Amino acid sequence: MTAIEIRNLVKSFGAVKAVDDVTFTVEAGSVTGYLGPNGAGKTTTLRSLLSLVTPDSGEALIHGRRYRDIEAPLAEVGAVLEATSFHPGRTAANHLRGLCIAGRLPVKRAEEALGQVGLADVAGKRVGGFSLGMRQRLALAGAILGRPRVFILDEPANGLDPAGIEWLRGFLRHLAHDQGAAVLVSSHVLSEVEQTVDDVVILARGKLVRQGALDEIVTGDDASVRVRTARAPELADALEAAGATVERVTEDTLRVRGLDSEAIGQLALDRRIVLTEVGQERSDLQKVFLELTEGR
Ligand SMILES: Nc1ncnc2c1ncn2[C@@H]1O[C@H](COP(=O)(O)OP(=O)(O)OP(=O)(O)O)[C@@H](O)[C@H]1O
Repeated sequence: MTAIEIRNLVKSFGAVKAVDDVTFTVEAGSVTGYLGPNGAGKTTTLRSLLSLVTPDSGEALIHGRRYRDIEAPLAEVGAVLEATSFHPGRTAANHLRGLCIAGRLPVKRAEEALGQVGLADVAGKRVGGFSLGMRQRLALAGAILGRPRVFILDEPANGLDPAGIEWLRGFLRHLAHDQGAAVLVSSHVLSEVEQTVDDVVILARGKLVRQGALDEIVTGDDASVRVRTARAPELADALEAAGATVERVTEDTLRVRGLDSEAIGQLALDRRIVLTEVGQERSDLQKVFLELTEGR
């Protein structure tokens, strides 16, 4: 089911076209990475989705409606924007209780949410003393209070240490894959999200550069297979004769393009060549990301 729909969205700030005719959808049960360098227009898109920015033209819809037309937004959409501000003198639990009351949710959800984001131990501590990573977790706790099915998260990995990023990865995948939520998560650091997302939408200078399943984008035409065998020269000749392009990586390792793992395995079997390793090589994601966004 389509949970989020961005259709021909355009938004300018003076002479800057922050978002320039962007169209994509996010389906329930999947995590979509919204990627692009700083200033690409990611935040403007997400703010449009949350009715914080009025588009010049086009639409940004959640379950077919504008955010501002949703009656119980906390129960439908969980949002974390960059630089979410908190009252420094308030405790984490009180901050969330306030959100529950404002959103007409049971107050006990505050404790539940703190537990889910790993902040139960500091529920009674003032937010003013929280690290950036703890604030990010608290913002996420606020987003899950209403048990929504759609999440819109702007750079949620900012300020998290590697353990925090690992935790976030599991958390977002759980929301999407176990609970069926649609998760749209922005980042300008591809490596932060590459192990989390199912689909990617890449933006550069306001324009959509590429979109699709992560696996398709990272393999594409350039897909290669790494093969290890003690009889590398013999296998290389056979692969080339079968039409593959073969690169000798080390004495016993080949990088093969133009044949998939199965075909390579069959060819080796026919010649009784033992393969000690066969693996699909992903092209370097960061490289793909840079190539797609550079010079645009
Ligand atoms: N309120 C505003 N007033 C003027 N210009 C703005 C405003 N908001 C965004 N812009 C400009 O629009 C462009 C896109 O900004 P946006 O914040 O959407 O990008 P981003 O991809 O989220 O980048 P970042 O990763 O740095 O947050 C930038 O050139 C930015 O300076």
